[in-house]
Amino acid sequence: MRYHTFLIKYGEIGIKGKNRYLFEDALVRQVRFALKDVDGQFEVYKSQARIYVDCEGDYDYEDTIEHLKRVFGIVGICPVVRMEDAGFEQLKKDIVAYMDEAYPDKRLTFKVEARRARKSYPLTSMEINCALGEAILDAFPETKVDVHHPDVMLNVEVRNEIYVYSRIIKGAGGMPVGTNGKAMLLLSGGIDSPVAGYMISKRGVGIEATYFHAPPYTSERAKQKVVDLARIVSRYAGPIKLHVVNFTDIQLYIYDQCPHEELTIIMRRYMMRIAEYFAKKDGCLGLITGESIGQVASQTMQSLAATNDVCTMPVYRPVIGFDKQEIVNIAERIGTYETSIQPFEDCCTIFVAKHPVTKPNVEVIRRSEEHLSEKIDELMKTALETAEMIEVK
Ligand SMILES: Nc1ncnc2c1ncn2[C@@H]1O[C@H](COP(=O)(O)OP(=O)(O)OP(=O)(O)O)[C@@H](O)[C@H]1O
Repeated sequence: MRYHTFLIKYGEIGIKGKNRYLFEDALVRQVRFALKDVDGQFEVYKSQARIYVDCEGDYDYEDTIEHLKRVFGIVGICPVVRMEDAGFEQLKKDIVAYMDEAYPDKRLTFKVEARRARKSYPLTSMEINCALGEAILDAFPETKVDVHHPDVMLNVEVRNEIYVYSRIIKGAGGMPVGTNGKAMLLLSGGIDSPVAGYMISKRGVGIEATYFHAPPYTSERAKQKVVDLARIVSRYAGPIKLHVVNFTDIQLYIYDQCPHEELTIIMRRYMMRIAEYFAKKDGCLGLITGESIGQVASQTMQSLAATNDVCTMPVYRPVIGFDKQEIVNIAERIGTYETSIQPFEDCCTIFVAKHPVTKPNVEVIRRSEEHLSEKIDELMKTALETAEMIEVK
């Protein structure tokens, strides 16, 4: 079957009243972004409270569906056959041919659901339903009509052409990215933070990211891995501005000055401060991390409280209640897992204590930081000034 158009069904965003057009525009934008690398020519547009993707000429059907399935805000993708309006007798023949090709096994129930976007069409919707239903029953006597729970809901939309569709492919759900502000993801090369970014962007939030590396302790390849991860997340979240911060001198200084069992917590606090700086500068409204309670020493309730202590904006931790396997399952589904498990060093794993504190006291940590002289401010300033910015899309 050759499909000429996709009708995009959207759920939650339909209920947003006067803001509806903002949501639809964001969805159109995201659909265009998702299809930019697909073979084929696509026209994406809104018409009468619906979004359509017209496919001109040859295109890769499977790949198109695959990309559309990543767009948040879409609940269903309906592949449409467009039929020329060459009179009702011809339409009956075309509909019978459609049913024949789409459903080789005719032991099915169906219902015809006509909708007239062009009100001047000579038949009413009800008349179209009855006449097309009859034509199908005549052509395939094994079929039956069931108006309540049909196997096949045959939608016939009368526009300039006749749009026919009966399949709905499940979409990603959520809200279109760009409809709920922007947040800053602390993106490491691990499994959890890409999943965290994916989950927040599913709610319509645009993503920026900050990655901390520690050359020469961490390699160029480790950095490339994070760029690769950002690129995979951007398939869902749209373009991502990635800040790459050289963290080496800050880490070495903390290593030199602070009790080693507190290293990870203090480092994490500096990461949050830096990420928050970029977040504020770029109008992000929150930070995102891939932390999950109890996963490691730096993610106990006490450690999370100590990390949070330096943040003035909300910190979103969407995988906080997930077990590792649950996070891995999502990572596999969204395609980040294989990249995340590549064995490259992370700056946090280079300077770790043998026995990190698992229940840090915030007051104690604050006091340890007081031992750091103004040199830490200079190092922070340099880190901010020398950060590299990569547009990932
Ligand atoms: N080098 C880094 N750059 C940016 N963010 C980082 C870095 N290291 C850790 N983070 C942030 O801190 C969170 C906790 O890091 P940690 O190393 O304890 O976790 P993890 O459970 O292995 O997470 P992940 O799998 O995301 O690395 C990460 O999810 C991430 O948001």
